[in-house]
Amino acid sequence: RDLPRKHLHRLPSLNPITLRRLRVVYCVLSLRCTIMAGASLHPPTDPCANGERSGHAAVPSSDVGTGGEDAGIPVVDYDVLVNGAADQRAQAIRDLGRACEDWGFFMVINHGVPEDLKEAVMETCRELLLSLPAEEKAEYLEAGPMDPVRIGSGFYSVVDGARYWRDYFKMFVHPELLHCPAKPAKLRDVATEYAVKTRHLLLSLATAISESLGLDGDRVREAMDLESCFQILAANHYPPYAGPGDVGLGLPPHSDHGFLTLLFQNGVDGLQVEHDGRWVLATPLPGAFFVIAGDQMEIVSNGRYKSTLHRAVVGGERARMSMVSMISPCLDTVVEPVPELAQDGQGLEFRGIRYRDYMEHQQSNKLNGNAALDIARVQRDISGAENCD
Ligand SMILES: O=C(O)CCC(=O)C(=O)O
Ligand SMILES: [Fe+2]
Repeated sequence: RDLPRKHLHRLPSLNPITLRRLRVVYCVLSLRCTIMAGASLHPPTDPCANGERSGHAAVPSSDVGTGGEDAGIPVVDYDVLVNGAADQRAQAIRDLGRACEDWGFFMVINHGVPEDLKEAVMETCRELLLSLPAEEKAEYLEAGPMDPVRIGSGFYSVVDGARYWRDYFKMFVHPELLHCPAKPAKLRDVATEYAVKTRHLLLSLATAISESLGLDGDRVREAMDLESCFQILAANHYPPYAGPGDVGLGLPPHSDHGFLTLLFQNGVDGLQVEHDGRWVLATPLPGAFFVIAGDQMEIVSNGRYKSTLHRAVVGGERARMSMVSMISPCLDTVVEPVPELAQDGQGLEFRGIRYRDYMEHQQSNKLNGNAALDIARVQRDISGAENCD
């Protein structure tokens, strides 16, 4: 347990299989240690966390954010968007465009994804994170961002010198659910059904977003080849908070690398989005999903719709869970702005970039706001001429 993981990577003259076995043993031992301490993966009294809690990131009291139910977060009625009369629909598309332009974040209601399916997928992921034996999870703890299944925990990994109050499980679910943990046994079916329904919802939103940009409904989907899109499901679990200060960081400020993220939570607030330079706590309407614009939205819309900075804060005695379904272009698609969206005389704000390269770049540069987008941004000098460096 005392051997930092980075040193395992550096052990000389071990073949990769031995190295992987060593890592698995290390993970099993670490997990056993925490699980023996209580029912939760990281109970506040976890003896293994002694001395580590000080490394957890706290939120300064000047920055805890405001918001809640009256924060003015835009609401999109999906039923009107797809079934409304022509004039209602046109209004809903205009409202959606304003939501994307002003916030890059909105709630969607009347979305048609059954509540019991939402509950089932969240509960299954909770079981995976909290109740499965350590051995079942160990191989996924060492996975990297491009591996199809990954389990991680801010309690073991340090990002920029800070630990985040979060456990997570991520799984690639489309174009293929190639690899799915065998347990919980219902995971494959429930995740597949949830992935299909939420993908359908997100693709319809992509059509409406395309129209809100003044384009044909299909244009944005075609530009990113979204019919064969890449989709990830993720579950975040934030244990009851027992770190420094009243409020801690479960997840630092970041934008998502994909196109659109759909999110719901277990009734405990904690998601904050940046709006007009301040942090706004997002409180959902009953049954609503949150939708977050990702970096590919900013690229394909030529900067008209920005990706949205968000973070997760934790505090108090209730565990929080959030469930994420994100769609992105297929990994080999080169994403570039739709040329019709070039401003007169301004040209394109982004160059094309293969989504796989973008994702690897963003994931390897820690979560640093939305700085990763700079890799695709066209740099201009003061006269507005493109800088070819
Ligand atoms: O837990 C949340 O509300 C935020 C999760 C999130 O931003 C993410 O998984 O990318
Ligand atoms: Fe996110």
